[in-house]
Amino acid sequence: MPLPRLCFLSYREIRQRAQPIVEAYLDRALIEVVDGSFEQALSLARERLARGTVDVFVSAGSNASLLRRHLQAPVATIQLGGFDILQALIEARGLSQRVGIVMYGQTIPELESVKALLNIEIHQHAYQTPDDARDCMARLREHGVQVVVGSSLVVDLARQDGLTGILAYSLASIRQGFEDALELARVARLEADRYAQLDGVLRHLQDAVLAVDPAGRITAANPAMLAVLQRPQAAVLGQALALLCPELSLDSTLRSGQEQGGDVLRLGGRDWLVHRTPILAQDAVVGAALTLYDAHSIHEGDNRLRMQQRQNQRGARYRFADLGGASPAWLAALDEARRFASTGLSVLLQGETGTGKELVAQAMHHASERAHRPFVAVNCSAFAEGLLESELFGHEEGAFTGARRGGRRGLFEAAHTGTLFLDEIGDMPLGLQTRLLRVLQEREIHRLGASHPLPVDVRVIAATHQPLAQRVQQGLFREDLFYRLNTLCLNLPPLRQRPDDLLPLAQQLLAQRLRALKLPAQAAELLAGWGEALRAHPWPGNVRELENVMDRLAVSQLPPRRTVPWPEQLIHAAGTPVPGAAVSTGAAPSAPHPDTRPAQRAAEALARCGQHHGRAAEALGISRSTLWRWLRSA
Ligand SMILES: Nc1ncnc2c1ncn2[C@@H]1O[C@H](COP(=O)(O)OP(=O)(O)OP(=O)(O)O)[C@@H](O)[C@H]1O
Repeated sequence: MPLPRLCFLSYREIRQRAQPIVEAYLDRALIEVVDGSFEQALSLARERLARGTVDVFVSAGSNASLLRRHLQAPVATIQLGGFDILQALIEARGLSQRVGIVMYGQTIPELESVKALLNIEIHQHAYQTPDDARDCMARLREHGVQVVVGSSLVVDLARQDGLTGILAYSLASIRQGFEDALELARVARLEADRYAQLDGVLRHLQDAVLAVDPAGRITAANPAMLAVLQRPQAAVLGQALALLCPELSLDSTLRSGQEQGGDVLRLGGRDWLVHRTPILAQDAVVGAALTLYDAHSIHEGDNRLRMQQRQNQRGARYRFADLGGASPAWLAALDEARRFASTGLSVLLQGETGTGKELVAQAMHHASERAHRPFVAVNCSAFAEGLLESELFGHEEGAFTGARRGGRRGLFEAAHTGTLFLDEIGDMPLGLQTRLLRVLQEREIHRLGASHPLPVDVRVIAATHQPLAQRVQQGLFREDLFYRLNTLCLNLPPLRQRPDDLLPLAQQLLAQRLRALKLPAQAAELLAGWGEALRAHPWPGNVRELENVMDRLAVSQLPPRRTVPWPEQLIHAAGTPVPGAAVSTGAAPSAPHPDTRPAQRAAEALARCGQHHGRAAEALGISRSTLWRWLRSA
């Protein structure tokens, strides 16, 4: 720790007396001894402060009081003690019965009683300026005083006038002055450290912060705030904030003593969230602080938070590179998807169940500018109409019975700046289609029960297994929404139109499963001889159905007893022709769908799986949404 830096600013006499004390303190402080009094002392002190070479001044009498009045720096005063005067008077009595005392500021009434005690005549005077002191000297001489007790200046003047001057300050008082100075330096350093810490925090804060005194004048502003105000610190400190930037005025906060936040303000081409808060000390308003939060950063943070919170949910995991298949039909579809991805426009994906619509939507999201933004998927067929509405658009508190306390953000808000995947859009109720169309056109949503719209920036990728054009003709889908979504339309081919992909895809999926189950078996070996059987099956459940078959094959390799099932055995066990799976992709399914009782099959599967929709759908080799559809087809 560096030694404290003291500046002993004094007049000649006291400096000489203090010499041994200064020497005694040299190992505890760096001491500069400077001669000067009154105006000259002040300017010497100011000069040192400007250079930053002093922590504490040590001074006595007039110098000390002048420095205290005019400097923003700690000053330790060498105090004149009662004993000091007594000692000086005793010394003076040895020289004369008539003694003068000349002190800075005011006379000491208590000395009247000392007069009698010491049996001497005391003439007391006080001075404010050097001229005053000279006048005092003249008056003393008129009264025949030969010995004068007083400050350094007084002793000097007395000697100049041929009188005897005795310095009133004792060594003990001077030593105490230096002790006080060291303590002041210690406290000042603590405060400076604290201030430096606070200053460092404010300096590096992205938010713009300033404080004002009770009169509304700026007392502090961090660099971010100076950038907002477009002024250097010197042009800001001490200025009335209300005049400098009326929009930021803290006058009402100073008046009311109330905290106030949430206003949005545009300043310097940026949006800021404004927070005003009173600064209270012992329940009184001693100032106010203003914080401007950068709206853009808040927005970014909000997005990151939302994305983090969604990590465990259905996010976008797949990229184009993860999608298996190399058949011409599949590659052509992927080429188209890649092209569409970069446009940022709405896309409609059509394809039978399990053809990979959601995977392609995820891959498009990853290949778009929104890759690092949220990807939110919702299955429109999995909700009752009212629920889907609140799911999509959110609701305010009290919007309906059972509405969540504090309201709830809808999926459009959750997907803000990212992509919203609307699966099974063909099943969206007409009323909701109207709302969706409005959102797509106006780019803002209304939470249920909300009075104000909220702007949203969401790219919509919709998917359907149903021929939407046909549903438009049947009056089940809004024509205008159809055209809005259909700007870019992509048909994903069913698996039976990609026979060349069957074996490679099966290998890819089986290898994944074997890895997941930590089984050493080789996918290619297990699938040797499967080609014909794979091609013979119509795969109404498409890749999802193939996945199920591969799951079963992988499970058959688990200990304790590995089996080698026939392909037909597994395909038959898993693959159930899916009613209503075909979409108007121009291709007719290569096999008829023998099952005409989907609702019953779904109900049976649910009963077998303890009403667990996910497991029932898996057992049937269909997606959950198809399961819902089957249930509703009763
Ligand atoms: N090209 C592919 N490569 C690897 N896996 C695929 C591929 N296509 C689909 N899948 C797998 O098939 C399953 C179904 O895919 P996805 O959910 O994307 O289909 P979908 O067309 O959206 O189905 P649905 O209409 O029934 O919701 C997923 O589990 C996925 O992992």
